[in-house]
Amino acid sequence: MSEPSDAPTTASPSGSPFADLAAFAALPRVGGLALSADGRRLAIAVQTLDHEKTAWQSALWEVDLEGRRPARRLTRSAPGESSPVWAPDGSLLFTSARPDPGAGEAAEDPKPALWSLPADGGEARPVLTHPGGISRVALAADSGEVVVTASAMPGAGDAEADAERRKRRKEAGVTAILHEAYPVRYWDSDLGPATPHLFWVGELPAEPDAGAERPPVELRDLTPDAVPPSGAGGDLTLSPDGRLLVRVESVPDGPAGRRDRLVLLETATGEARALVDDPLADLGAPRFSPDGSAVVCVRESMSTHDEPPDYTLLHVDVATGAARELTPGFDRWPSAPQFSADGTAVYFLADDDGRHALFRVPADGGEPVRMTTDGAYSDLQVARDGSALYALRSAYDEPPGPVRLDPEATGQHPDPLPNPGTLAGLPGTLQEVEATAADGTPVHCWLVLPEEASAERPAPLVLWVHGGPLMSWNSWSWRWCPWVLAARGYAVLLPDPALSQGYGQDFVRRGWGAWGEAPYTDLMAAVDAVEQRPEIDESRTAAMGGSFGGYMANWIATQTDRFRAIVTHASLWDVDSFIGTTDAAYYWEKEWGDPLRQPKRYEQNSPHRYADAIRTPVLVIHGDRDYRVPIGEALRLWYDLQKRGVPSRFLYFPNENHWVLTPGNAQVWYETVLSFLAEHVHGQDWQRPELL
Ligand SMILES: CSCC[C@H](NC=O)C(=O)N[C@@H](C)C(=O)N[C@@H](CO)C(=O)O
Repeated sequence: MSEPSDAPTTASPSGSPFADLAAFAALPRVGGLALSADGRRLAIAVQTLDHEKTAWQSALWEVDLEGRRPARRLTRSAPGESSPVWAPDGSLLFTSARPDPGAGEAAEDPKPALWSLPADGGEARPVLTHPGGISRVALAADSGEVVVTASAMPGAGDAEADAERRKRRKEAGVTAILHEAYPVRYWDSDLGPATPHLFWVGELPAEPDAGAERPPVELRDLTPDAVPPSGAGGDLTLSPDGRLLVRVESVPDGPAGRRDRLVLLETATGEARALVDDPLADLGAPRFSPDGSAVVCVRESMSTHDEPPDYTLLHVDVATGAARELTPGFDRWPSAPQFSADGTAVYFLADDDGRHALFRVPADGGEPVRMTTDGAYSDLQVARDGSALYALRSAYDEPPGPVRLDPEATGQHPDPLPNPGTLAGLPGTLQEVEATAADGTPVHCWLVLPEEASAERPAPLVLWVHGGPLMSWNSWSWRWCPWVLAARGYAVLLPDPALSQGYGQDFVRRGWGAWGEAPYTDLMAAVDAVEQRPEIDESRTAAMGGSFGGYMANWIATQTDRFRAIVTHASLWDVDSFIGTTDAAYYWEKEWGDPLRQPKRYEQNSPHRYADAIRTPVLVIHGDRDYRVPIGEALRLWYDLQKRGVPSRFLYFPNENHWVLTPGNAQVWYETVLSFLAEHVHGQDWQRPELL
């Protein structure tokens, strides 16, 4: 497949872009996917560096479904474009904080508005704005009617009152938020004082004649009672005729807990009733059937001290609310369900044996069948005539790109479509490895080997532990990219230890409430197995991880001196203080227990209790805007390491969250990690990154 003429370059002159951090940051990153109602047009979101190379910008591109033409860029603006949705008339709706050319002076703090790009090309036009910005667009498949999500101030009845409240707070210099319910933050956002509401837009007005005034678009609040902390910010689906809407609503579950239920809402009246409300489960990811009579959704059972959560799909009759399990006995965790074009089957995704595969199950019951062999799928789009499926596919050795799939076949290797993010090559190879845990359980791993690794030139090894912990290494990651390490000669081991997804419920149970036990010993079994290989240098190894992976990096530091260096990003150190300060304490406390009444798991598994055992040099990395694993974890870890004289460094990001989202900071992240590894794994002099 050829590159588009205005595609960003994917190769650095010196060779692999993975060997040059600036070239790596410049690689285009393909994100969301949207298929038009007639199944003839496909839009993708592509992130590239802005002109100053200080931010990644998202733009929309069109992919030729015949694969004859390279992908074509559709939008271009400094603030970027997101959330593409095709309207029935062929125009492309999207959100963007780009300035309105007809609005005179640019706003001081521009908020995303809803824009429309005409079907036959030409200039995009703004369709509607809200003082809180438009964060999401949903479209009824048959009627083309539209619902948007926008954040509204409490008690503000309309957009004018909303704007006035925001203005008064700004003028008075007030940024405070008064909370009356748990939680108060989510990832890197404050919950409140404005909270998401759903607004009915209905049919979008046609493009006005040249010179004519654009008619104002009326917004009708479908959720006037939405209040902090969650408002109406959950996932939603509109019936094809636009008459009904099903949304995920977060409701209190005990004094400081929450759970999600499904609410059915008549769009004409705003009248709402619970559709599925299960005190023992969270419900999510609802999607209407093509005839609007049913909804498919995910049911996640509430975990307990003894049992991890389990997931299944529900088929829900919209008229009666009667729900039936679609995947009973399926020992994987289904996600992102969608009906087939004729409504007789449901497609879904699930982690499975180191892949994130596409499955199909009959809507009236039956065995799920796996449709794809390799890779990780997301953003599934079902052509309404049933002729094809489209999705983004990635793998550990391939960044995401659009593909076409057969709606029926199993064992598929899908057809790749033109992709502006195609790579010229990788600096090494990917292998699949199976280690054996002490109890005989297989432990699946991916192993990245640098080009030059051989028995004559064995490569140093970095163990990289995934986050979650209920996750799996199975898809491309820009944030945790092992190829950057491979380009410097490191082999990278990516194991799925106990608690990982895709190996069945018992595999999760092995590590439940005992993070320092089977998950740790599984990782060590994986390292033991790989160190036996002649192309690996067992004397030069390091361990790293982020989030839960950072917990595990800290735990490893307290349990063994076998590694020469530890890199711990956004890590949990004192699990009691983590749970008390994270954005959703109730989620973690179900497993760990109340620290005052059930202290055992904390005593046995919190790394900070074993700080005295640490001998290995540690690089601590954390962002101050991380509300998932708050900065207190890194501050205490750093103090505990310094106090004990453990050789350590602290890479602190005052403006980053749980991830590192700006190109400059992402580059110094890799630069510092590589420098730390070079110092301790290779014994080189410490090279302080120039900009730090
Ligand atoms: C409150 S829901 C917890 C979601 C998730 N855990 C799932 O297993 C989680 O956020 N865990 C973090 C501590 C973590 O490890 N995050 C991972 C995955 O999101 C990361 O790589 O950031």
